[in-house]
Amino acid sequence: MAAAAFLCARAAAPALLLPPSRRLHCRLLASRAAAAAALSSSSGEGDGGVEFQGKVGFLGLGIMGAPMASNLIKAGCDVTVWNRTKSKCDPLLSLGAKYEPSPAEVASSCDVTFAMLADPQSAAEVACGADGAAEGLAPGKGYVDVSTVDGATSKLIGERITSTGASFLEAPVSGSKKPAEDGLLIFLTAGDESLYKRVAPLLDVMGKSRFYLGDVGNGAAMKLVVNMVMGSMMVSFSEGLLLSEKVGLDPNTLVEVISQGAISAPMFSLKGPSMVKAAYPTAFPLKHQQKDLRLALALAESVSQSIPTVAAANELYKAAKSLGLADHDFSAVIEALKAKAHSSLQ
Ligand SMILES: NC(=O)C1=CN([C@@H]2O[C@H](COP(=O)(O)OP(=O)(O)OC[C@H]3O[C@@H](n4cnc5c(N)ncnc54)[C@H](OP(=O)(O)O)[C@@H]3O)[C@@H](O)[C@H]2O)C=CC1
Ligand SMILES: O=CC(=O)O
Repeated sequence: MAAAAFLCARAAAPALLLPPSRRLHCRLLASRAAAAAALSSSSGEGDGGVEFQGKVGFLGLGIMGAPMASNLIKAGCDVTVWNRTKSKCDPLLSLGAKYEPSPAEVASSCDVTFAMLADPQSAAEVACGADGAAEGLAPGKGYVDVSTVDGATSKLIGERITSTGASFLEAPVSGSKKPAEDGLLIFLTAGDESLYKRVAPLLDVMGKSRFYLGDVGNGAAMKLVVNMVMGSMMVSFSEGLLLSEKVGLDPNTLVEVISQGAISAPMFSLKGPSMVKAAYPTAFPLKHQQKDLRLALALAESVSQSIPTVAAANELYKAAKSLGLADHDFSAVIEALKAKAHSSLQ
């Protein structure tokens, strides 16, 4: 079935013209006004302009989850957190979050629970495993999985969640650590449309735009397609940086030239200067980029689509992982190319 898609960018909202701290303040005021106006409602209509009313759970406080949950707290939401490594909850607790000792207890104490986990395995475990979120869900509650997973895992999670009577939305995000901190993520959602509308005010706190793509699996597929393009672009950029240096050009000049032309991309301008210095401060861990390429290759195979450039890029990310770079930023894939060049000289 073709995915029905609609986009809601919040760029038209006047509050967006303000810096993020003022915007959050505006939303908080809007939320308080809505609370006064809608005392009998446990949730807003999202696109109708009524703010979300209710308790919000957040599971998974890694590079992405922590700033996303933090933005919800700063916007005035009542947030309860859980993370496998408990110490990562502390900064959120200092901001006013509550804590529950398991995903099930978070889900049972909240109206809507978000999950931002590493990969398909952890997303399924936290949702469906022992003491998982599903054990605390019930009719009227919602579960929103914002992790990057494959469609099959998302469907499996969705089936378990909806078997409790709760509703399910998949909502992976495009945008990295900085957009997460700045509340500028792009949500790629699919699943229960009324839950989408209900959590829209929360998505708007954490992101700059949101797409509703229809059936569960479409959000996951969109995210994998976007990230397979990104992973291949990074490899191509890395090859360009190394070749420019090899032929006697200044790679910093290459970064500048690219930034002014048709292939300009924020990713190149942001990461190029540190890549030239062989520094890879982690925003998007290389292991997650390789996971996304692996999942994109499986997606392509499921529809007999050939993606040879992605397959070649994936081999380089795998090589980078075997060099011990899994937890570095994905731009460290350039080191796999350097190692290849070095070994071919021997
Ligand atoms: N970083 C980025 O730029 C972006 C990442 N994403 C996607 O978002 C997701 C999260 O990414 P990110 O925050 O960077 O990743 P991190 O590696 O920083 O965080 C991963 C989170 O998953 C938890 N986790 C891992 N395994 C388990 C498990 N078995 N059981 C319970 N919890 C587990 C970790 O807990 P603990 O702290 O205990 O390890 C942590 O909270 C990934 O799917 C990624 O692909 C999407 C867009 C951008
Ligand atoms: O998934 C990574 C991103 O930057 O988006």
